[in-house]
Amino acid sequence: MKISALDFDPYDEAVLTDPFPHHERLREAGPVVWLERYQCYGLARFAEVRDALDDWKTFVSSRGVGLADFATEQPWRPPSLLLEADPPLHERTRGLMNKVASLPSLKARQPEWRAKAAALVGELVGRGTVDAVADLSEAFPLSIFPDMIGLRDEGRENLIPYATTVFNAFGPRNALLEQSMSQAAAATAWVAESCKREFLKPDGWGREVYAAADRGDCSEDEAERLVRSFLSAGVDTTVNGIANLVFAFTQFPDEWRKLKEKPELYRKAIEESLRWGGVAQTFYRTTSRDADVSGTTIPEGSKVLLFLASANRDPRRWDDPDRFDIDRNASGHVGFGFGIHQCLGQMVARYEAEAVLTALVEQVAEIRAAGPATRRPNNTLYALGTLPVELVAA
Ligand SMILES: O=C(O)c1ccc(-c2ccccn2)cc1
Repeated sequence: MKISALDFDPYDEAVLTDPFPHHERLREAGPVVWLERYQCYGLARFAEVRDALDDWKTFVSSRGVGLADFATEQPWRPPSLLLEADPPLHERTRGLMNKVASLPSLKARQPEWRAKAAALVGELVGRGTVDAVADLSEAFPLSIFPDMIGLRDEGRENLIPYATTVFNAFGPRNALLEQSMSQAAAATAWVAESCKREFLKPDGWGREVYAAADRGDCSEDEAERLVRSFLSAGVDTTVNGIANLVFAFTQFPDEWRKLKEKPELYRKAIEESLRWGGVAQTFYRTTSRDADVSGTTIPEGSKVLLFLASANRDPRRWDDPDRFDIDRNASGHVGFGFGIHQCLGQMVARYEAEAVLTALVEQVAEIRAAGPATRRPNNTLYALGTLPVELVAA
């Protein structure tokens, strides 16, 4: 089948700031499109995105999940042993990380997370206009996640600048990436050092990874890089997940009223925000062989851009997809990816969002937008910069 060649630039700053209006044209252009500007293929419909994520043999991760092809270009940092690894290596590393980031370990921390979220919301309620990004969406994850990892205290302000670079680095070497690379050079060095055994506090997920090394499940160097995965993926994502959840309720006040009437819908509300919000906009795979996608052959060695956030709003899969509807059954969305690489930290993300949302439902009568939200353009993340709101006391 002849495929459409588009001059569409997914990394144009205007697109990164407001991507959703551009997805319709991508989906309508066909199941596979050719993006001239980056010489790569694009999949923007739900079925093709989900199938590509599921077919890890054909659509591999070891050649990088960004635009850079590790078969021909040096990665900017040693590749992730999770995100940028294929089986069999991935089975070993994911297996040991699953044991560390376990449900029982998370469940044990929920009383503390709920108490901290309640206290934090309590400080913000009735205080007039607050910034739901800095004062809530950044403050809460940073109050519990670094401690769970056992990260050293000094220098934690490096975490978000580092992650900003990680997510920019999946895109092209544009101004965004160059800026964040230069600004985050110190942050990158701080993160690298913080992952070493001696810099981690005795109890926490970081040292548990080294315990796996002591058992022979991985080497000391692999342990260091696996701990780095927690710091790369575990902060900026949840920060924006929570921010987009609050943002959704400011855009759809009726959904907030629905949640106040039926608080038991909080888990469905979170899942729907993960479908609608689009925190992780895009990811690449590389074809390990010629691939047939809905009648188009994508040759071996091609970069394929998967538009996850577009798939989550594809009318072929979702009714009234642009509507944030907390009654919707959003299960099956690809907000956490799909298949063997599906997000290792998805339960961390869900529990953090639950702690914040239950505190808001408990203490807040109304989430009132108090001015326009601003965006923080990033090559991969759909990130909020500021979100002025008033949390009216219940
Ligand atoms: O292993 C790493 O370094 C790493 C793992 C996962 C991510 C990621 C990407 C998109 C959304 C959420 N997580 C980033 C980095």
